[in-house]
Amino acid sequence: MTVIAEPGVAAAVPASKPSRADNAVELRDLAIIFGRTKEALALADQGANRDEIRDRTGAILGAYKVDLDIRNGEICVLMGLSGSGKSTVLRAVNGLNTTARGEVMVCHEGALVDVATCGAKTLRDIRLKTVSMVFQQFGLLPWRSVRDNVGFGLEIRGMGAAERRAIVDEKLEMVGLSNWADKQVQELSGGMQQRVGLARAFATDADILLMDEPFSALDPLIRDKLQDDLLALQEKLHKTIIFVSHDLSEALKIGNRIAIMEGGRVVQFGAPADIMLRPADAYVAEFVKRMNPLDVLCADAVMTPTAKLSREAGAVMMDGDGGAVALTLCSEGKPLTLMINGQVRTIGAVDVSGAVTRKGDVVVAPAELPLKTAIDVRRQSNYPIALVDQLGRLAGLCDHEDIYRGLLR
Ligand SMILES: Nc1ncnc2c1ncn2[C@@H]1O[C@H](COP(=O)(O)OP(=O)(O)OP(=O)(O)O)[C@@H](O)[C@H]1O
Repeated sequence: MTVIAEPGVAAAVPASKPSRADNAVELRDLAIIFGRTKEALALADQGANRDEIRDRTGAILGAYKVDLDIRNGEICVLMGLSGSGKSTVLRAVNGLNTTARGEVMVCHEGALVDVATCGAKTLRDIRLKTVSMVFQQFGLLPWRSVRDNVGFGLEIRGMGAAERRAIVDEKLEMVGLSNWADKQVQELSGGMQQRVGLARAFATDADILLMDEPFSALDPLIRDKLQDDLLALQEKLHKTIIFVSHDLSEALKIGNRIAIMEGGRVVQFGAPADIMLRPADAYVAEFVKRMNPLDVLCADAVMTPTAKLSREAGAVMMDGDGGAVALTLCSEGKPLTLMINGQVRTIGAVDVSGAVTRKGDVVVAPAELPLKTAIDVRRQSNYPIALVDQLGRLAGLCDHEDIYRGLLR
């Protein structure tokens, strides 16, 4: 991937670090200040916090030293208390906030472009084609039909009616609103309107969707359902989504990775299991302690990895209620044969939902088995679960103790 600057615009701000080809957005040392930028930045560099900067300069530190790589096709949630800087960072991605320092690199037509310096024409093009902002509660136009709302972004781009209709109807079907296409938006319930908003967001060609608390102010059941709808759409469409939320349970449910923000800074950026098991500081731990690890963790987050397992003559050894077990692996590391008390036995398997796909003594399961399911699978077996990665190689073992340790963190 190359970095381009618009002709005539100082090729001033090249990417400061080599870019990874699979990043959709790269924020580098990003600072956004509302007010007297220079003085505020100097104070921040000297270690002053947001309150001190505000007291001494009147300026607000919106974001400071934010470094984030957001991969193509992932949902990255910006999470934190009110005022922590989530929307400020989000709005920087489509150039709505002026940056005081740093880079906001967005992958646009195959190249990384710094929206902070790229020039008005490129920025317009990025907003039109690459980055689409979804505002709180989606900002639907109540006097338009459902179909016309979903097609709104495409219409602005000048797409013809027939082509638009085909895309819109497909998206309406995905969110279960085909029968409502000709109704006016205001005739729909709040939850249905949100689904119209989701369909509209996914109907645009934009690879990158910015969502600022789209499900806030909804009752918990509808919110839960919409999160499921979002995940189902994402499964099919693989957009890059940056999603703002102040709710950690929402972040843990929908985020592939979560950036936790405090006072304009990112205090932790990691996968849900990282955040749950290894909170970076007391602020993150305070959020995490209210969460149920069973809703978040998968078996691989608690397992004993293969490298740490005891071996005899190359076979992985495990203890179980039924006797000594030796599991041999093939040269690629996949489970091959199972011996219990010197006898060859059958290797069983379950799928990610815990359903038995092959009966046997030791159960092989996908490493991403939800912890809740893992508890059930382990309970019904005499032996630890053998977890395998997506290539079928042994990733580790998950026994009662691993589960307890994970739950107690
Ligand atoms: N345009 C602006 N002018 C001045 N201050 C601003 C502006 N936008 C944001 N701020 C300030 O920057 C800080 C971060 O605001 P931001 O909206 O990013 O927080 P947030 O984490 O998204 O909060 P919330 O969850 O309440 O929306 C706040 O102190 C806010 O008052």
